Amino acid sequence: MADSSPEGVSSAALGGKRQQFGSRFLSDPARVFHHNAWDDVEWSEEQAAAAERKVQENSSQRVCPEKQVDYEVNAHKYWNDFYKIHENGFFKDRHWLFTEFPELAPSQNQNHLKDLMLENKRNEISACRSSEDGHGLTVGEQHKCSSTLEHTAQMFSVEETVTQKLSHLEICADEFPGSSATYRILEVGCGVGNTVFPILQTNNDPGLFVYCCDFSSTAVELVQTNSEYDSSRCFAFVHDFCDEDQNYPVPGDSVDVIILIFVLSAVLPDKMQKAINRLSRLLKPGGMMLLRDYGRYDMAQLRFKKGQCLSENFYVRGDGTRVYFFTQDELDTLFTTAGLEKVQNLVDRRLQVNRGKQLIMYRVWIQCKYRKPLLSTTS
Ligand SMILES: C[S@@+](CC[C@H](N)C(=O)[O-])C[C@H]1O[C@@H](n2cnc3c(N)ncnc32)[C@H](O)[C@@H]1O
Repeated sequence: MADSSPEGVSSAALGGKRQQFGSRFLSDPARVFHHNAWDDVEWSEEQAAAAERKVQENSSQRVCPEKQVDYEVNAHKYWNDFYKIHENGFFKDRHWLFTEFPELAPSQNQNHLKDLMLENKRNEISACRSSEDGHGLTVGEQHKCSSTLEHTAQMFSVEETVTQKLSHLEICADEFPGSSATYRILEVGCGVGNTVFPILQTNNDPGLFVYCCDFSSTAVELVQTNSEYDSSRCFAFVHDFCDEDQNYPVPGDSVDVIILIFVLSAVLPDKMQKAINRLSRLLKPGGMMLLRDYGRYDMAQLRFKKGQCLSENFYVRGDGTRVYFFTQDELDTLFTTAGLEKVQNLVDRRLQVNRGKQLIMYRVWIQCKYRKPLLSTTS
């Protein structure tokens, strides 16, 4: 999958500080090879039309149903194979995370986020108090306080709510990893820890606890055996976030930040909504879901050959791993249907330059931040 690496990382640095995406513009095309990357690149109508044609062409022949089933049923095995080959040498550490997502290390960054954390802590205390006598535990129950979330609660079946309530009670009865933490981050699809380890290095809040999961046991093992893995600050576990029968090791309404980096695109589009709904329930009111992932017509999508398309905008790579290419609206629907509010949903159109080979590559990534609404204080 070398052609579709999500290394959307420019080495742009200004005065020793990394610039946020979207701040180096190519105004003079003659200067294209002067830097490794250019932000906010405008696509001409012809370029957009050519991309659309390319996608029509490479989608015209679909993978046969038997193979499609194999890619779904054995998805974790294909990723295990990927990590057995690449170990932790493929995806690079992403220190840009903190300029894009200051929520991952709030004390290092933003004062206004401190207010949000205080708010979260207040909510956590009241949630814990009510959980002591077994009341007010489920997201569904707490949503009664908010008209927006009421809508979401209706979408979850009674059966789902009961299951959620039971698993929440079980988790609260026992100590769970990181139960005494004051700031919890969960990374889903963590791979070998290229996001988790920079978080642990950068965020030195003593109350921080980081959870990370992946359905590739090979990847999780690589995280656990990394010399930087510290079980007093981090818990890595094997978990398929599309499998509704698998519980998370944390109660609902307990996580401050959930991060999804190039992982939602790896799952069957039909399973995305329920997976996001389940994750949304884990967030504290005010908690944030952060995502960076492939956008429609990214270079990686245009490079697929006929016969690699599984369904519209969903492809299988030569190594059996799969990838979807999103629009901003699709992601907005997924998150808002899960009861979250938009904070950011932007498309990052970037021109990457290989100066050595004199190559230019048009990348398209989408970056989102969605927040779980705070509980109403009036009820
Ligand atoms: C493109 S990699 C990104 C890895 C990591 N987020 C990073 O940025 O380095 C996609 C990851 O998602 C994981 N993954 C795919 N489907 C998953 C699922 N249903 N549940 C959990 N992890 C999944 C894969 O094993 C793989 O590690």
